Amino acid sequence: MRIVIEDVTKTYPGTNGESLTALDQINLTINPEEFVVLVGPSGCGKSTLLNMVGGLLSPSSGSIYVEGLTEDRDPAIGVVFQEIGLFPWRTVSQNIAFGLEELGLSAEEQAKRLSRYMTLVGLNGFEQSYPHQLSGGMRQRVGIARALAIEPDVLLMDEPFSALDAQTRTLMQEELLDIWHKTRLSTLYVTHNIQEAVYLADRVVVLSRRPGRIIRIISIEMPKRERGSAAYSAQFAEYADKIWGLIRKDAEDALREGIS
Ligand SMILES: Nc1ncnc2c1ncn2[C@@H]1O[C@H](COP(=O)(O)OP(=O)(O)OP(=O)(O)O)[C@@H](O)[C@H]1O
Repeated sequence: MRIVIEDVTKTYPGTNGESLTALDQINLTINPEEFVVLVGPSGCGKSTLLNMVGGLLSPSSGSIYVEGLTEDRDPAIGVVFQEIGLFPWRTVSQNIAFGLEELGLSAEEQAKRLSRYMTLVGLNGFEQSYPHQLSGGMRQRVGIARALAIEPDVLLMDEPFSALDAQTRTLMQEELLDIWHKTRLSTLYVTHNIQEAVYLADRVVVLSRRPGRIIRIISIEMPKRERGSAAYSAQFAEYADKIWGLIRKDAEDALREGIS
């Protein structure tokens, strides 16, 4: 499955009648099994782009379409947000089952998927717990299991780990890579964290300040499983510096323009 974003521009109505261009002429293809990470300054339109791919918003112009779906149906999209949006009154398994009920799956298939994805995210034994009984990292795992259980064609993740402490975040990044190796889902991932982008991505898309445009797309040519190892630390730092350099230059240009 390939997601094609073609000449997409998004404008929102501004406060005093004029319109605000959030994204300008975005062209990007997310290839099958590819993990694409969007980085860029606050307000550059990362969430807007993700929400358009997820069908929650429509582009003002341009188009977003999917190639390679074999059946005649809309693509199934799994979404994980920072605010996971679990139902506090439902147990973990009931939260995960929610999407499965919506799909109209049989009780037997629901039970199978629940078991498969609880195992995948390492939450076996917590089926009957309520969200408030779990740590932040565990709640995020429930969110990931819920998104995966619908067996989506595409996974969209909007800063899923930004509310976690640094150690949990590192562990969750490792787990996410592991899950990605098992599912090979085409993924679009938004983060502010450059280290996280370099650790997870096949390609990092660097967006400019608003109106968001693509400044550069950087392929991360390091074996995914070894990116955390000492052998790759210099190369890792080089990629991170390069991305930071692009974002920084854009911010400095903005400051200069503001002064002149
Ligand atoms: N519903 C809306 N109505 C009007 N303007 C909006 C709306 N949603 C977003 N915007 C504006 O569009 C721009 C892009 O917002 P968006 O949330 O996509 O950026 P972002 O890069 O995800 O930001 P952050 O990194 O801070 O989460 C911002 O200037 C924001 O104020």
